[in-house]
Amino acid sequence: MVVVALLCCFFFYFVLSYWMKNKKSKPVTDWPIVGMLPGFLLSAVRRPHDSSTSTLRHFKGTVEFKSSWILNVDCVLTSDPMNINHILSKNFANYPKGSHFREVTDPLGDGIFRSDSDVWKAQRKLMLTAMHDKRFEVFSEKCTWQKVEKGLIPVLEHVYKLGMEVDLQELFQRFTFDVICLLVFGFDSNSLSVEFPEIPHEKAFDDIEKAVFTRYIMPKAYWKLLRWLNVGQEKKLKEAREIFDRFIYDCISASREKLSRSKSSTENDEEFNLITAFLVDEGGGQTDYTCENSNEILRDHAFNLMAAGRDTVSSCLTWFVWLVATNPSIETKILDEIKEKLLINGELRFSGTKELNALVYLQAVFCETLRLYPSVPFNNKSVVQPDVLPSGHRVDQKTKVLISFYAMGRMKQIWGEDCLDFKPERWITERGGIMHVPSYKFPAFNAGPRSCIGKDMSFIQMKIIAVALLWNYHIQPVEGHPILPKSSVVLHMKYGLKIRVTKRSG
Ligand code: HEM
Repeated sequence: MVVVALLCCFFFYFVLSYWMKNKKSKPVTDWPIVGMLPGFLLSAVRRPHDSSTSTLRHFKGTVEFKSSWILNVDCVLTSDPMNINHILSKNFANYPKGSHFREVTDPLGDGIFRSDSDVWKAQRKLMLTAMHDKRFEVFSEKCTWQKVEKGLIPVLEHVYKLGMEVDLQELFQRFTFDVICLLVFGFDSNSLSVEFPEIPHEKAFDDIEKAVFTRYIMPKAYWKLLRWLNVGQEKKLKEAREIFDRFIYDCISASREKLSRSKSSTENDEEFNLITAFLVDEGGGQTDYTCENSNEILRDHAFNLMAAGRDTVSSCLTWFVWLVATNPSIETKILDEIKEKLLINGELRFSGTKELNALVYLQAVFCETLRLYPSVPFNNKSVVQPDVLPSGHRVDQKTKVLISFYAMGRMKQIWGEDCLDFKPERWITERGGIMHVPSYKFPAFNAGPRSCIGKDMSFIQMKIIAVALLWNYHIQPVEGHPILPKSSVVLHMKYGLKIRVTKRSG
C-alpha cells in the first residue's frame, strides 16, 4: 500500500515538474511518448485561435506535432506565407482536402467544398459561370437592398424606438441567411423581422454547422460512437439534416415548377437565382439538371453555397462594426468618404457597383477587418505524396496540414511591428488605391485555384450594408460585454455583439 502511494506521488511529481519545466520554454507541453499533439489539442479546444497564434509565434511560423506510434497522426501547423503559397498554389495537386475532411463534413454531400480533382473542377466551372453572370450580379444587389430596406432598417428602427439592446451578430446572421436563400432559391425566409421568429430550417442549418465542428475537433471514435448510439450532437445532427433537406428539396421542386410555367429561361431575368441557373445550365455542364434524379446533387450545390455565403459575410460584418464602433476616428473617415463620393444634393445617391467600388477607404477597413478576424480562420489539407515544405518541414500521407489564417494577421514577420493594430491605412497606396497584397500573405479568401468565388459579390454586399447602417445610425457596443472569438468553423463572436443604436442627425 505504502509503495503504491509512493509510486503515485512520484508519478504526479514527475508529471507536474515536467509540465512546469515545459510550460516556461514552450507554449505547448511536449510529453514523452504522445508528443505535443495532445497538449496542443487540449488548449486548442478551448481557445483554438489564440493558442495556435502563440504556438506559431514561438516556432517562427511553422510547428510540427510529431506524435508517437500510439496516436499515429502527425500534424504540421503553419502560418508561413511561403508554405501557404506552396500548399495552396504551387504544389496544389499534392494537397487535397482529403478523406478526414470528407468524413467529418458528410452533410455537405458531394458539393464543391467536399470534392477534389475533376469533380471539383466541374463544379467550380458551373458555379463561376452562374455567379459571374451579369443577371446574377444585378439580382444579388437587388436582394441585398431589399433586405436592408425591408429587414435591417425596420428592425433597427424598432430597436432604437424601444431603446433596446440587441445582438448585432444575430441580426447579421438573419440578414445573410435571408439573402443567401434568395440568391440560391429565390425564396425569402424572412428571418430578419421585428418578431425575431425562430425559423426551423435556419436553426437546423446552425445545428449542422455546430455538429460538424465538434466532429472536427473530437476523436473520430467519439463522434462515431455518438452516431452509432444516436445520442447527443449526432442525434441533433441527424434531425437537423432531415429538416434542412426537406426545406432544400421543397425549394428545388418550387424552382422546377416555376421554370416549367415560364415561357423561357430568361423570362425571369430579374429573379436570376442560382438553382434556376443550374436548372437551365447555360454553362453547358455535364449533368442534366432538368431530370428529377439530379435533385440530390442540386441539394448538395445549394447546401454548399449556403455554407459558403452565409456565415462568412455575417462574421466579417460583425467584427467590422465592432472595430469601427471602437475606433471613432475610423468611423469619421468612413462617413467623410460616403459624404464625398455618394452625397448629391443632400441625398445618398448610388445605384450600383461603380459607386461602391469608389469607396476605397471602406474597402480598406473591410480588408483590415479580415486580416485580423478572417471569417474562415483555419484551412486544412491532406498530403498525397511525401514532400518538403519551403520551411524545411517534411510531410507525408499521415500528416495533417493545418493553416492558421487567423495567426497570419498577427505575425510581425508578415505585417510588421504594428501587426496587432487596426490600421486600414496600411491597405491604401500612395496614389489612393487599394494596395495589392498577394493572397498567400492575405488568404482571407483563400489562395490559388480554390480561392473564393464570392469575393467580389461579398464586398458589394458588405459595402451596401455598411453604408446603410453607418450613415443612418450610431452604433454603441454595450459596455462590459465580452468580445471573444468562438471556437467554430467560422469566426463568430463567442457571446455575440450586444449594441444599442441612436439615430444620426444629418
Ligand atoms: C466575407 C465573405 C467571404 C469570405 C471571407 C470567404 C472566404 C472563403 C475561403 C477562405 C474559402 C476557401 C475555403 C476552403 O477551401 O476550405 C472560400 C471558398 C469558397 N467561397 Fe467564399 N468567402 C466569402 C463569401 C462567399 C460568398 C458570399 C460566396 C457565394 C455565395 C462564396 C462562395 C465560395 C465558394 C463556392 C468557395 C469554394 C471554392 C472552391 O473550393 O473552389 N464565398 N471562401
